[in-house]
Amino acid sequence: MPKIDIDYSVYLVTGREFLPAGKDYYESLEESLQGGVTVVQVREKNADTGEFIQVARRTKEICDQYNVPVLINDRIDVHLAVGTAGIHIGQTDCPISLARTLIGEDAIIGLSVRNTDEANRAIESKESLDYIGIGAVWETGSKDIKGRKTLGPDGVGEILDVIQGHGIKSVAIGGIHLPNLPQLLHGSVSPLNSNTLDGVAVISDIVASLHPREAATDLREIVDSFKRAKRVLKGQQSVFSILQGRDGLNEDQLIKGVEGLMEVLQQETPLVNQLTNKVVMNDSANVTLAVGASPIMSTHPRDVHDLSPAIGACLINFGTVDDKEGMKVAGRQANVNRKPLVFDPVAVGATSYRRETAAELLAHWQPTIIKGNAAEIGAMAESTEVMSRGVDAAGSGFKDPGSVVKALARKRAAIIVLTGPTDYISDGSLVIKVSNGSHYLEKITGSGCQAGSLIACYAAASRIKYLNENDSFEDDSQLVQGDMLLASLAGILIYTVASEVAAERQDVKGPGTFRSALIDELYNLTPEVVRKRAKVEIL
Ligand SMILES: Cc1ncc(COP(=O)(O)OP(=O)(O)O)c(N)n1
Ligand SMILES: Cc1nc(C(=O)O)sc1CCOP(=O)(O)O
Repeated sequence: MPKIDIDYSVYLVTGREFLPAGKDYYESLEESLQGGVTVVQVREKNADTGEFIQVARRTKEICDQYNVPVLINDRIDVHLAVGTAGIHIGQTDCPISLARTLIGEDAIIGLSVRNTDEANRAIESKESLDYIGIGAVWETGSKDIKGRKTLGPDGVGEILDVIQGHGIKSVAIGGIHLPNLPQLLHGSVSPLNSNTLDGVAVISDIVASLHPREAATDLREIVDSFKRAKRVLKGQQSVFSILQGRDGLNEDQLIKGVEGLMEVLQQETPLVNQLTNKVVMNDSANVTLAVGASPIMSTHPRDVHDLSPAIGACLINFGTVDDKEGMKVAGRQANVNRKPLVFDPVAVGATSYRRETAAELLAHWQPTIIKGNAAEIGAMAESTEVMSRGVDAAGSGFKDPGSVVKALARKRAAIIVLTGPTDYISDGSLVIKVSNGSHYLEKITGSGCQAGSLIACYAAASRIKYLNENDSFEDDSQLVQGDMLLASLAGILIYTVASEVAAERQDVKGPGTFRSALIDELYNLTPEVVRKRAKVEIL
């Protein structure tokens, strides 16, 4: 059989032991093929050779009717006996060069890769290798991966950078299900080369389902639309960026965009759920109300789950790290319901507990926007340049803040907002600098947290604006709709301009009076004042 060009989009790995009670394996297989599975690997861990060959043969007969290629897990002898398209082997199975000699030039060979070292070794044998299976992305009940660190979407992205340009295809595997698929596809765009997955491999999401046709259709729709967006955007900007028509974008257009979002927020008053810290909760709710949105400060896992369809955006600020379970559910549901998710990892570098909590949360969901001061962004970027001291940024920050936010935006597939005396915002291709703000912001507690709340408000406004203008059309290729770079700029600019106006008031005598004046000036702020005072530069 000549070597075929495999579509790896939805890669089914079989597992008869995971079928729901009463469901026949061949019936489930056929339904999944009807739903849109593009390649099948027969994986039989308990069958003897005769049974394996029998199952593989019948699987191939069914897959042939749908023109879907079949691969065999581990067993070269079964592949040769049945005449399948190729094999998938693990790190401790037959060496790739020997496998190639045994099965010939035209058969497909896939290899499991668990880290960048294995990926580097894989590219040395690229002449013999067609694709890699990268995993485990998340915990899985379908295979014992004890002792192995799960990769998360960003770990997958690091491996995709290693194989970029070597002609090796890629699928991710392990714990992949419909709700975390958009997070995986968007969050694994490789930071250096914007390489993306060719597909996703699943066992339980399809095999354990009573409705494998629907399960496969749902997965396929999301992978297909992600690939469509990749084709459209490739070469123009980062695949996860949402701002369209960047050519010739200037500062004036950005300010116009901010003015537009102010109007939408006032008209639509979206609900913004904020899981934030005890210190700032009251002020965060007040600034939210002042700009025209409607705050909810719900944290219970059940409540945030049920609220998610109704909210415009969600903020997760882990300043006092109280509600981890609620944060996990709220973030995951924001991804499921495609709502903007703003992450404020307060003092993330200060303790190992905070670093671990951030990693745990980021394994659960994909943030749309990450906001932090120099110490927090430094910790997220694993930079040694800025050391963390509690919640305060150490020193003045980075030598080249623009490059830091741009690189982190690409690594995390999120908009990055770095706050400080000067603010920097990037989506991984564009960097915006904002030089507004009063010195009083450093004298009140939680000014950064309040800025995060406003970013969430304008993220909600931006999503609503997109849906209004596109007649409620949700583009599946994007985790959230709307211009999230502009939303981040709006939150920062409006907060810092209002702080300047408040600081200049005659009745402001110090931080206490400033705090109240700031809420008033946010409430009274007009687009004209924002335009007049804005100090915004595209770098
Ligand atoms: C697509 C894909 N990726 C990874 C694996 C895991 O293969 P392996 O490491 O050989 O482990 P077993 O599947 O043999 O338990 C896979 N099967 N498919
Ligand atoms: C077969 C397999 N290999 C993995 C790896 O990490 O190499 S994870 C895995 C199981 C995938 O099953 P599910 O989609 O049900 O999580």
